[in-house]
Amino acid sequence: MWRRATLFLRVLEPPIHINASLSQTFTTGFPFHFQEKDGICPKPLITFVLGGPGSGKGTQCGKIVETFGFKHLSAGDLLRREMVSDSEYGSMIMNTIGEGRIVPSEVTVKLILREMESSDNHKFLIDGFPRSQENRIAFEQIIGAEPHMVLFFDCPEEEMVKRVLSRNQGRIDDNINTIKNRLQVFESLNLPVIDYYAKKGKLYRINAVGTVDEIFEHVRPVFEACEF
Ligand SMILES: Nc1ncnc2c1ncn2[C@@H]1O[C@H](COP(=O)(O)OP(=O)(O)OP(=O)(O)O)[C@@H](O)[C@H]1O
Ligand SMILES: O=c1ccn([C@@H]2O[C@H](COP(=O)(O)O)[C@@H](O)[C@H]2O)c(=O)[nH]1
Ligand SMILES: [Mg+2]
Repeated sequence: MWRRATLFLRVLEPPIHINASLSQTFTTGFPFHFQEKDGICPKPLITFVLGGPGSGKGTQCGKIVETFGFKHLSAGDLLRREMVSDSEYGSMIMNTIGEGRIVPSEVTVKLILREMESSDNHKFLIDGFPRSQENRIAFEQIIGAEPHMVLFFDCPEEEMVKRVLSRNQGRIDDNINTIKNRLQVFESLNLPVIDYYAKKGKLYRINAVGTVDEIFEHVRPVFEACEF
């Protein structure tokens, strides 16, 4: 697994050095304007974090942020925030999440893009996205970038259901009926995305059974093997 990470390093591109006076108008070659830091405009380093509902993506992202200094963007959290704002999409998002379906790609990608553009960090952990091949293609087209690597938290269904039902955060989708739909959507639409990245050699499968700290010990070396 570590050898794969080393090989993978070869495709990481170096940061772009730019003239400070151009910083207001310069774009990285991506469709979005990326914030310059100390005269350097680094290319975004994107990690997608995938796994079924309750597999522990958010929990592990918290630990990755603490240890490796990434900016954590949970697509679900962004959608929930948009849902309770005055957004024109609010009721559509609420109905879609309540039924465990997938929100249209343009809406989710727009929210992710907004966060990326306003961040002064260039290392992004995008949690719970892309949910489908259609999501993935929309991200590539709108953001104009691909992930450097993809983590997949592999967890048995019974464990995921148990974790979601004991989460107690008041989420409208943490009930047994919606969980059944979310699991079905995960299998039919999200697994093909995971397969896609496995075929591209970008996927790191993590056994998501065990304590939070035990699981993080499987995650840590994946990031340690990357020099960023
Ligand atoms: N290794 C673990 N063992 C037991 N419980 C865990 C573990 N990791 C996370 N949890 C708990 O399980 C619940 C789900 O975890 P988390 O929210 O991180 O999952 P998620 O993959 O982000 O889920 P979702 O896709 O629904 O957002 C939380 O209450 C969390 O505290
Ligand atoms: O890219 C995404 C991410 C999420 N959703 C919807 O939100 C819920 C909850 O997502 P979590 O990642 O579990 O927080 C998910 O079931 C979808 O309904 C989405 O549509 N697109
Ligand atoms: Mg989550």
